[in-house]
Amino acid sequence: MLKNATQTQLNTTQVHKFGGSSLASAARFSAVADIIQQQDPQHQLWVVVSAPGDTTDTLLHIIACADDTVSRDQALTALQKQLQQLITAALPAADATEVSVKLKHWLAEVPDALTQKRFNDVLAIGELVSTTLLSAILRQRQLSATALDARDFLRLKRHQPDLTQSTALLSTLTLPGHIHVVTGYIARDEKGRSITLGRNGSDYSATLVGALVNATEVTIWTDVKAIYSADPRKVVAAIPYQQVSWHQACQLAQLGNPVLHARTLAPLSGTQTALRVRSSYEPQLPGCRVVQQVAGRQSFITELNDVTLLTLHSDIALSAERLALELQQPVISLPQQGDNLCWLLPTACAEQALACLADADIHAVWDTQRYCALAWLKGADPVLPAQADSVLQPHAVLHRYENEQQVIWLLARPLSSDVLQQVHQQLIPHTPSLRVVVAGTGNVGTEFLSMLMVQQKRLSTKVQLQLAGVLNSRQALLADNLDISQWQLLLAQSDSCCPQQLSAYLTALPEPKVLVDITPSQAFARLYPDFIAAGCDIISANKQGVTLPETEYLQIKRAGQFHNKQWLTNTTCGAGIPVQRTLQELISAGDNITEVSGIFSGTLSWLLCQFDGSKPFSDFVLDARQAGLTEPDPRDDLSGKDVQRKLLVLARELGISLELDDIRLQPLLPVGLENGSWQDFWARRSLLDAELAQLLTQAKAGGKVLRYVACLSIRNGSVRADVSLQQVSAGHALAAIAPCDNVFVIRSDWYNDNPLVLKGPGAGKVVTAGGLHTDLAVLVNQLTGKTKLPAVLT
Ligand SMILES: NC(=O)C1=CN([C@@H]2O[C@H](COP(=O)(O)OP(=O)(O)OC[C@H]3O[C@@H](n4cnc5c(N)ncnc54)[C@H](OP(=O)(O)O)[C@@H]3O)[C@@H](O)[C@H]2O)C=CC1
Ligand SMILES: N[C@@H](CC=O)C(=O)O
Repeated sequence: MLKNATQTQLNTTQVHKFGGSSLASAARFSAVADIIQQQDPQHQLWVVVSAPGDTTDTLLHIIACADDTVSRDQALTALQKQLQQLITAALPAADATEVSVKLKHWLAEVPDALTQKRFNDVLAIGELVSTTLLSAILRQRQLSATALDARDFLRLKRHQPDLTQSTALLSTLTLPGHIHVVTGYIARDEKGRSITLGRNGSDYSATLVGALVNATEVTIWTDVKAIYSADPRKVVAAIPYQQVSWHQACQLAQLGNPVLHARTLAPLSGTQTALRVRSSYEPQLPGCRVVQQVAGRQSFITELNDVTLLTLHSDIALSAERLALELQQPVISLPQQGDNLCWLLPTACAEQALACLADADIHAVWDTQRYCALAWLKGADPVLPAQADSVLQPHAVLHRYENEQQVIWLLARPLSSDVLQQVHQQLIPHTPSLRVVVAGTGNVGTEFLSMLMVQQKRLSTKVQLQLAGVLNSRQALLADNLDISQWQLLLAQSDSCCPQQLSAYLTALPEPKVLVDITPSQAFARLYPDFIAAGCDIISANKQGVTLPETEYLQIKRAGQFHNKQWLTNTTCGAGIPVQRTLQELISAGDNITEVSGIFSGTLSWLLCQFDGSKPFSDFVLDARQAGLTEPDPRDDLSGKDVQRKLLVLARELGISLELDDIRLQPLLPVGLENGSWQDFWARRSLLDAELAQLLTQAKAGGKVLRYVACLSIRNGSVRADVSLQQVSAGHALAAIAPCDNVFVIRSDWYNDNPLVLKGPGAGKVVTAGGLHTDLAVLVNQLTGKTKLPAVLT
């Protein structure tokens, strides 16, 4: 934890920049203060901030209604209220007053500034609020922090930074040992007027400050976790790179990739300062470092939509990079053809570009056609795979340009996400790794691990399945890339671990990673939000998570949505039978489920099929346990609790708000036998045996069989849920089953008179471990770009 830096000699200098979305609320300011506080106290820290949330947009609106004093004053009052609420929520009253007084003063000056057309002074207010508030929060945490207005030192001459003057001015303001919190986005020009630094101006401020203070590293804290091989919102299999070379980052910026802009990179070009992109929402992740030297080249695809072409004579004294800096927009110089240069730039700034060129006496021809550009920045292998061209050809390719480092296609329309995924697969072939951590090494867990060894080999050309941990209630083997065939031996030599150690280990493990919970533990399921925050997808055979009280269940779901992680629970009802997926598919197709009923317990199905009175019922229970069909404690099956849980799993899948106790339960177990130790139960098993013998005799006398039946009915807005023992006649659909079969009878608007029936073994280590592997296959398919996110997520 960061303490007050009292040392006179601080090791290195770091700059951290936080954008508006990282500062959109009091909670976000506090999260940013946490990040700063957690930095190594040996570093001299500079923090560059944008305006909170959408404050700059509001200030632009106030400027736009400068002449309409009523609208202007209304907007000013609303802004004052909004920012005051932020300050009050972020600081105790005593500390808030000083910031509030400043805010009042800045806003009171706005009408005069507008009259005098000092619009940039108005825009500066957003950043002034952020620096003043954040430095006050840091001081409140006993850190020495000082707010700095960048206009007091940052000078630009003809739009170019005047580093000499800026450094000299800054040296008079620097306080050794202090954290300097600096306004991003604003500076002064050579005439002393306030200026703003345009789009992504605060990133530019951060690298300018980085250059002025000779920082070791500048970190841009944003909402992306890394620099990806493609836009991860469109290409699920996009690779998050942890290191990118400076040269390639510049190329990406020139191609208009939005993560880093050319102007942001410029001040650090040729310096030893590293640049890092990290997510302020997931500060535990390392992010991506842009470094001068990196072994090998990464490969990227990047799009730039709505662009147009300017053709110029090659003999001109202006470069595309220079024009891009003037326009603050990407200008891509296409490989030269003959005597002419072709520059590609956003259509929206074509006229401004022509005006800039005309000022420099340069004539350019604008063909006015609009294109969508797709660029491939080549990696180690520079040969364009023919297959990539074939994928693109049907999608209106108008031109293709290629040189040693990149290929650019100009298309008539944007590409769909599906096509981009295919192109990505062709151009950036990659065998992704998926790290698998397995909790629970009992009956099902052991089977899952032996199947994992087979899957690892089977899928080796598609994905590297890496076993990155195995644990049970006694021991934890937490190490990456384990030899699966050795897990038992290695686990036996391992110590136990506490939940905090497990979370810390999972956090440090590179993504993508999945935790497979094959324990029966409720305490373990309660840790899911932590595991998800650590970056894990979750696969559960454990039914405890899906049946927690609704508030906790929803907390896990929300954590998954927030961190974009999946929680796959296929085996929590019906083992490997795809009952949840069938329901999801029907619902997403527009069907309306009215009833799900049937046999949901493999154990009870097996017991009631096998029990013929030839030996006591409890002997059959032992056989079922031996066969790996029962819950770890078979009384969970006999009490009907396990079936009650499965019914709740399906109800929640259907979006019904229900708790376990809302489901009526008729236990198979005589009252009193459900509590106490297994030994107690075993000593009193004759009670169970007598009851079952009597029930069997009754059923046989009526020509019936015993079945344990669950029913969830949703009709006319009312929900009825019960699980009970029933006698069914020989011709009934639930009578003719194989021992251990589950039967799910689904009635819906589309399957009303004749229901949809799913039937098959509903328990056992092989089908359950197999079901867990079908969940794993969902993640593998996403990773390899085969499918988009399944309905499970939505
Ligand atoms: N059997 C089946 O047909 C089906 C089972 N399931 C579910 O699969 C899960 C596992 O069943 P099964 O393999 O039969 O059970 P087992 O009792 O054979 O194994 C349970 C494992 O979980 C471990 N464990 C228990 N608590 C914890 C904890 N807090 N932290 C870490 N590990 C823990 C146990 O550790 P230790 O070895 O130290 O005791 C053991 O290795 C259960 O939730 C069950 O409901 C789901 C569908 C079907
Ligand atoms: N004991 C359970 C196992 C699967 O969930 C059952 O028998 O259904």
